[in-house]
Amino acid sequence: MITQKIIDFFGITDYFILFFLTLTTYIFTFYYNYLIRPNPLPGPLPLPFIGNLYNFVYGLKSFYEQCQRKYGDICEIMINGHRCIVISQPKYMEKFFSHSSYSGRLLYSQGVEEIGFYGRGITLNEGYKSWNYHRQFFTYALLAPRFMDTTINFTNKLYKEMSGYWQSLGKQNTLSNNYDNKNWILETDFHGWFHCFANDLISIVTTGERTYTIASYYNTQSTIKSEHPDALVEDGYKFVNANVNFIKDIIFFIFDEIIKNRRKKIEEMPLDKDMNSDMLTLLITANTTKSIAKVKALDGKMLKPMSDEEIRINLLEAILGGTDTTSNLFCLITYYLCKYPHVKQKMILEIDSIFPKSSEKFNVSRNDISKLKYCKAIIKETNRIIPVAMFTPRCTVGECEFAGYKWPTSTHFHLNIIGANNHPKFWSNPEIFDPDRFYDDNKYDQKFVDKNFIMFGGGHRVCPGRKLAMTEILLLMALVFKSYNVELVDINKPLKFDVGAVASCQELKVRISPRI
Ligand code: HEM
Repeated sequence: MITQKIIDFFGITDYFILFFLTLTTYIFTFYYNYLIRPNPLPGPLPLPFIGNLYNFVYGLKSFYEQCQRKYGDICEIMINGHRCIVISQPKYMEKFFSHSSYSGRLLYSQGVEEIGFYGRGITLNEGYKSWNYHRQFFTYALLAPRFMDTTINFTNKLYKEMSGYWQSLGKQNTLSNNYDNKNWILETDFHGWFHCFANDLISIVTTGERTYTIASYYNTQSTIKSEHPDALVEDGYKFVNANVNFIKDIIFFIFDEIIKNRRKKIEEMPLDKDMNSDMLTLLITANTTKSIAKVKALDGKMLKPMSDEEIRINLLEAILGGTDTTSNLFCLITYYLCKYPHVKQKMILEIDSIFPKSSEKFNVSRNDISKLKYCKAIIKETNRIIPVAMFTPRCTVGECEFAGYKWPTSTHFHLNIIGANNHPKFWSNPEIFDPDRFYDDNKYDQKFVDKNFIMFGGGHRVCPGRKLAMTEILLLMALVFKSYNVELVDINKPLKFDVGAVASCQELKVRISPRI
């Protein structure tokens, strides 16, 4: 009753004045705080409520490029109400990439809370103790030599399956009747194939269970269907293209079943029996009587074995971190190789020298990977020009000093990787694609190049999937370019790509035909 009386007491003009006063006070406070902020840096003027979101209309890449050009190597923007310092020069990033101090990722945001990652797992976990716990297990599983062998084995297997589908489609699509097994051409979208490939690979190496998205993608284009049962293949391609929130809910549900069943199987298994080396098995057995190695915290203390819930989030992070990154990078590599035929030729010479043409059973082994030095340089140079992770967010967990300023706790930073990797002070002709930067000691100072190049970040937060990513991509380069001629369907068409959390290739139309 009293509330109603108060509401009735005021007229519409009073409400308008109240609204106007609140708005003016908010705007005044907003710009007052902006003006008295510590270490004021140049940057685009933030607007109340939306900060600098309006600057992102032309995409993240062009915004960072513009910031660097206009405001220099260190400037500031405002996102989600947080002041954020954008750093675009490798030297200033050293602080974050050194192992001497830990830094966080980002503070609370509603979106992150909604997808269920805030404060859990690795990437978006701010609590040092909890992050460190997950990170030690994650790294242990992904860097285990047995895990690498599993990755190599399945990359070879899945590639063979995919290559079989290309042959089948190539023969179906080649209209002329006079083709033989080696005389067909296929125009196809590499983005579609490698998105599915990365998905199938990461699923099997993390959970030990197969998905069938490559087969599902093949079925969408072929009159002959894949040999896998329909029930397994159906909708696989649609699933990997669905929205992350939807996938996350289903994956959580499926993971619970998979983890429970695997635990039971492992418990029943005799101690002397060899176990699989997928991530799930390694995580379940870690620090139990069945583990092959012990996982310790950074202070050397033994960690408790992981619960199902903890394992689930680690698996999900590996799947989310390991699909789009590798598939997009492989597409970008293909694009640059086709645009620079002399680089492609040099790469093919390297591949042919390691795998002689006569080899019938073409399998890439761990030993072969270390020999693919020029291929490795191509991967780095592609990621230099267009880094798959364009930036990495960090935030200080204590006071610190660098770039001539003292930064308070919880200052947000965006490390502008694309800006640093294309910085004209550090890279000569940065716009030219030249893998020799990472290969030719006589032309480039390799120590200088390594110091200034950023691909997987650095320090405590360095990408834990780096070895898996490099192994997968090197293997794919050898396997694909050894067996196929690959050309862009339209060499003059600009690359279709978008920048969100990762630089993502939207489509890559190529023409492939057998080489040998
Ligand atoms: C070409 C492939 C990849 C690239 C370029 C890449 C790049 C990066 C970068 C730049 C970071 C931030 C590091 C930092 O802040 O210092 C990162 C973090 C991370 N990456 Fe990757 N990544 C790739 C593949 C993978 C794969 C295959 C996985 C997992 C299977 C993975 C899982 C993660 C995780 C969990 C983090 C968060 C680490 C933490 O906060 O402690 N990434 N990655």
